[in-house]
Amino acid sequence: MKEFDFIKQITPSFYKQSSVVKGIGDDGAVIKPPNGHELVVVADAMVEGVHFSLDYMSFHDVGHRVLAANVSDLCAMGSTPLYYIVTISVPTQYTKEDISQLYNGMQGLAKSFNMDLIGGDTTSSDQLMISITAFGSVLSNQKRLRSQAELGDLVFVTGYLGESGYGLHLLEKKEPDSYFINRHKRPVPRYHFIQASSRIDRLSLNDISDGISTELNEIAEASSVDITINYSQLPVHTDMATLQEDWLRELVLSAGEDFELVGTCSKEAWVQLEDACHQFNIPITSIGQVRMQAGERPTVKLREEERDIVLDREGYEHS
Ligand SMILES: Nc1ncnc2c1ncn2[C@@H]1O[C@H](COP(=O)(O)OP(=O)(O)O)[C@@H](O)[C@H]1O
Ligand SMILES: Cc1ncc(C[n+]2csc(CCOP(=O)(O)OP(=O)(O)O)c2C)c(N)n1
Ligand SMILES: [Mg+2]
Ligand SMILES: [Mg+2]
Ligand SMILES: [Mg+2]
Repeated sequence: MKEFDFIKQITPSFYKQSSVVKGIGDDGAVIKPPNGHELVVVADAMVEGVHFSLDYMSFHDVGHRVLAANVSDLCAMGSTPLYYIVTISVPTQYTKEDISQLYNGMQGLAKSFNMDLIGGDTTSSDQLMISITAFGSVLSNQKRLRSQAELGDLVFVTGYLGESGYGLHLLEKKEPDSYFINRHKRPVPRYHFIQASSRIDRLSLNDISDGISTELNEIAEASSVDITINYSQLPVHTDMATLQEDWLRELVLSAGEDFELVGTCSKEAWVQLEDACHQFNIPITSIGQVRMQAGERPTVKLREEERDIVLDREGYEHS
């Protein structure tokens, strides 16, 4: 792959965001953050063999998925996506056409969110790695932090849990394409949740990359509260409800990569949030409550048949 030709090929002919002063083509990009907004910056990388396998994913799928993971983090901060920077490390066996497909995957998703590619870096490597840094803007009083959960809040989650993990299992078994496989290959970040929730004063929010057990523990820790969720309230797609019980439990609590949003809000705000999400066609379910912190460290509990068990971070961890 000739680096220079390739950069020319991916350079946009114009930028959708008027705040891009200088995009691709100099030593750095120059951006002028939208007036009255704060800039949110996120980074997420994906590595072949760790986050995806090219045995069953196309380059287009991989591009879509890595940008989706970054946009999901922007949404989890309450911000509107603006721009992204891509760093790729490419093994020599991959062609210019392969990498063009990867960029097509990113650009397809970027188009639906009006995001601009404003720079990046390219290196050779033994393993395909794509690292994205993405930027979003948020009004200062609309940031959605993990530390904003309060005593008495309801806990909510968007969409259905465990679908991506189930899709990965079907892919590994070489099953034909299906709804669940598509949920794994082409996750769609909850972009409209940001608009749907814009009138709510305070939300704590996290996106589900590692699994809801991990994400809820992060909210509990950041907010110094205990959280209890009810297993029977966790939203599960009807076609997964028949899976073997222990496996389903694992998929729902810890498989991760659903890129749904989990968070908390006051009971008064919940009525408004539920209504707004329905108007935007976003499935949302109340799954538990925020309680006073009782022990030495913030704890998440799972209530099942009137019994509470401590729910540790069971989600994915890089060793
Ligand atoms: N290698 C790193 N260097 C600096 N900060 C990091 C690194 N890895 C993660 N972080 C920071 O740690 C925090 C949690 O990261 P992570 O668990 O990956 O969040 P998420 O699950 O939302 O992607 C974020 O603020 C992130 O920017
Ligand atoms: C080939 C392959 N093996 C395993 C997985 C499962 N997996 C890999 S990383 C991960 C968790 C999310 O990745 P991480 O880098 O922790 O994302 P972040 O929390 O930083 O957004 C999961 C469930 C996968 N998607 N593909
Ligand atoms: Mg991360
Ligand atoms: Mg996240
Ligand atoms: Mg992680």
